[in-house]
Amino acid sequence: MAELKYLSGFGSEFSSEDPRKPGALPEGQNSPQRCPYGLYAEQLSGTAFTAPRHDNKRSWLYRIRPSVIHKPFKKLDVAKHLTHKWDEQEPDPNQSRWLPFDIPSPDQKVDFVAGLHTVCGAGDARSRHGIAIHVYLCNASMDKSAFYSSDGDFLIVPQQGVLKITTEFGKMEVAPNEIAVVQLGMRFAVHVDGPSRGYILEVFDGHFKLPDLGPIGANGLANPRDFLTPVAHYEDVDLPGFKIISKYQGSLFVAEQDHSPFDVVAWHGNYVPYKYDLSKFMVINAVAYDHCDPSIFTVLTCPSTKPGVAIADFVIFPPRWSVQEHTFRPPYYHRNCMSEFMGLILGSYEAKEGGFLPGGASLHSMMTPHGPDDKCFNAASNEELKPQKIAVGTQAFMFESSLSMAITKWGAETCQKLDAKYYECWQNLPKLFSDKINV
Ligand SMILES: O=C(O)Cc1cc(O)ccc1O
Ligand SMILES: [Fe+2]
Repeated sequence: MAELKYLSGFGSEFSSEDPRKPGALPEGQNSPQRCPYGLYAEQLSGTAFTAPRHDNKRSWLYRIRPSVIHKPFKKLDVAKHLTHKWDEQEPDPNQSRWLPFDIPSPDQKVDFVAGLHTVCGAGDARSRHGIAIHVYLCNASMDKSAFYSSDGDFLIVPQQGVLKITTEFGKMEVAPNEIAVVQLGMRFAVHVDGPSRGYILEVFDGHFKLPDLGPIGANGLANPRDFLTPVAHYEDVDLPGFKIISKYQGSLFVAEQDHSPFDVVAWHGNYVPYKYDLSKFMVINAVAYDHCDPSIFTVLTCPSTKPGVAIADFVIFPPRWSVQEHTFRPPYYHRNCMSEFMGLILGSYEAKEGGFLPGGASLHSMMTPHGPDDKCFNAASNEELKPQKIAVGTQAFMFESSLSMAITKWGAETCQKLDAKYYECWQNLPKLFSDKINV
């Protein structure tokens, strides 16, 4: 496949035209009486019409057929572990850790949609407040089908396998250590080359933003120009039985149509899918002493209406220099008024070298204590504090949410990956209390 082209920037007003149809984008207005090349104009609204200008998100799509040409939606039962049922299990405040989730074996063909499994979540898509954390476990490409969520934005974190994502806006390729965001209502199809696994943070409230930088200044963390949006690319194909799959109020529905929905010849707007390479993150950290809160590594945030409180933050733990003097350098012991779901894309995580593995996960719920295991504590309390490059070849991440999440039945039981012995990693932390002030 030829190398894909992208537009660079975050939250920009973009426009794109498939080069095979120059002039497809109407000039000077959104809805001409007749669009160039006989296209239909369709607006995709990502915020209320009346949202303040700095928050307002919408795009105009110029397409071969309007999306409305489809047969009625019917319930679809291909992903039986995709759910918003947060009451399936009794609440469980324990520290939870999952071994890597199983990818289906080659004798079962499972695509991205059928491979969606919900691990935990909270809230309600109907009142547009909440999140769901899913994993996708698949080995086959979507065929004659496209998916969209009517519930929330998907932040997709591939852990194994490259995702080739065809969207209405064009194509993107997303490899492990990159992420993609496909926002509410945007149709997409996922092609995979083999066994594929990753994590999804779905937010029901609103959209992801770059965090404010405050005293950091105008540059740093995830820089806007490193976000990439696809360029317009259309296919003009009649495909009887093409399936449009909608995730709607936590369930899947399918509607058939006889053509590809990837028929957008040109588009413009600021409501777009995008990808980001996590290796581009400009890491800022403590260079004198103490351990910064992990919010310093926020890539994207979906804010709530409370100042400074996120519905969910996407935070990474990238390779970086650790230089703090007279400091216990690993993550501190912690009880949080936020829920911390962590996953591992590559390598290992400094606070726990064993047990937390790529493709697995952990959840430290609201006010549940967590922190370094005994090995990490002992090593970090006694090590010589030289400048040290840490997390080399690794990438852990956290979905941190102000919501108190429930684990689904699949997450708690059916997946059979929950590690009942996780708590043991803290049980051997020694009592070091002594009469001597300098230990
Ligand atoms: O390891 C964790 O659970 C996440 C985490 C990281 C960090 O640097 C500080 C606090 C914290 O909870
Ligand atoms: Fe924490």
